[in-house]
Amino acid sequence: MKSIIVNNLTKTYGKAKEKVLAVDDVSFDVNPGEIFGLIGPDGSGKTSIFRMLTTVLLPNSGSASIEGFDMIKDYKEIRKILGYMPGRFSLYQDLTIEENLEFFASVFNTTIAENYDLIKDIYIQIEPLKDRRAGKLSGGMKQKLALCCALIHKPKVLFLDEPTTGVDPVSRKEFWEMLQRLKKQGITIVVATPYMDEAALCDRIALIQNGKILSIETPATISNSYPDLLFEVKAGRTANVLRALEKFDQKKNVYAYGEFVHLSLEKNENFNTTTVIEYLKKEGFENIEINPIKASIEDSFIRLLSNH
Ligand SMILES: Nc1ncnc2c1ncn2[C@@H]1O[C@H](COP(=O)(O)OP(=O)(O)OP(=O)(O)O)[C@@H](O)[C@H]1O
Repeated sequence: MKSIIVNNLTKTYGKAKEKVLAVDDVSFDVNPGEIFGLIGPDGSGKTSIFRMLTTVLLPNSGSASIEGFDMIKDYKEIRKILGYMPGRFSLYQDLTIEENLEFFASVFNTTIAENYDLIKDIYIQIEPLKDRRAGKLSGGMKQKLALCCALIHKPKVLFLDEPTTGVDPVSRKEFWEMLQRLKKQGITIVVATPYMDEAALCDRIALIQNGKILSIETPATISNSYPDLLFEVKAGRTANVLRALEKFDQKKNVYAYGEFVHLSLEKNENFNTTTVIEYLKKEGFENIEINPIKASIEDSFIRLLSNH
């Protein structure tokens, strides 16, 4: 049985002229114990999908089930089996770490002691500060506490909305290690993130833009099925290289990527990088570096977006 099944969910906000189509006919399913990523830029509809699946927002149309329970009819059952970590921290800033956790446990008629095993790995990292108010914690600490609060009733399914936004790189890494451990315990995890490097850590990812899912694949399939030729190019100031390659007539996509410019071209057995080098030389560039590269998830995403 699938853990989550989503069929043709649609959500609009506002009326008439001001109507916003936030979620546009979205369908996907998630296997038990899978880490499923919803990857997309701000405003692409991730939070709206999460709010519907966590039964706090009604769709205009479509349906979904979580662990066999219908999102609308069985919302009370669903609330018992899901953990939700919303994008903005949901903690009570004036309560201490321990009081926050006790509060969330009491809402679900449980105690910290009863489910301590599940949160232990995470909680021991913040336990020394258990008398500190949540409002006085660092981003990484808040995030760990929020995850403990979302887990305290032993959910079968965990929804994490941009859990690492505003969190330092070390805490981000630790956070993803924790998710891998939770997965091993059989918890199904749906995570929304704008970070492409985190996408690679999911089992499967749905790329979303303007409320529409563009593709659902494993990270490896997304990178391996990139159909074009792709090069990284460096030749002095990125902005200048970018401007020059925009005018290169064989180009498909050109964009800045860290210190490089990425250039994609239609696959062509006879293509030789000297064509690009000669072109850039003619445009006045020197010290030109060009290397063929394997597409990252971000490259694949950019390609998909440019086709829509
Ligand atoms: N309550 C609301 N009323 C009107 N428009 C809304 C409302 N909530 C979201 N929207 C709009 O719906 C679209 C999708 O927003 P949503 O928050 O679901 O996306 P998101 O991918 O989670 O982005 P973010 O990370 O910025 O929250 C956006 O255009 C947003 O402005």
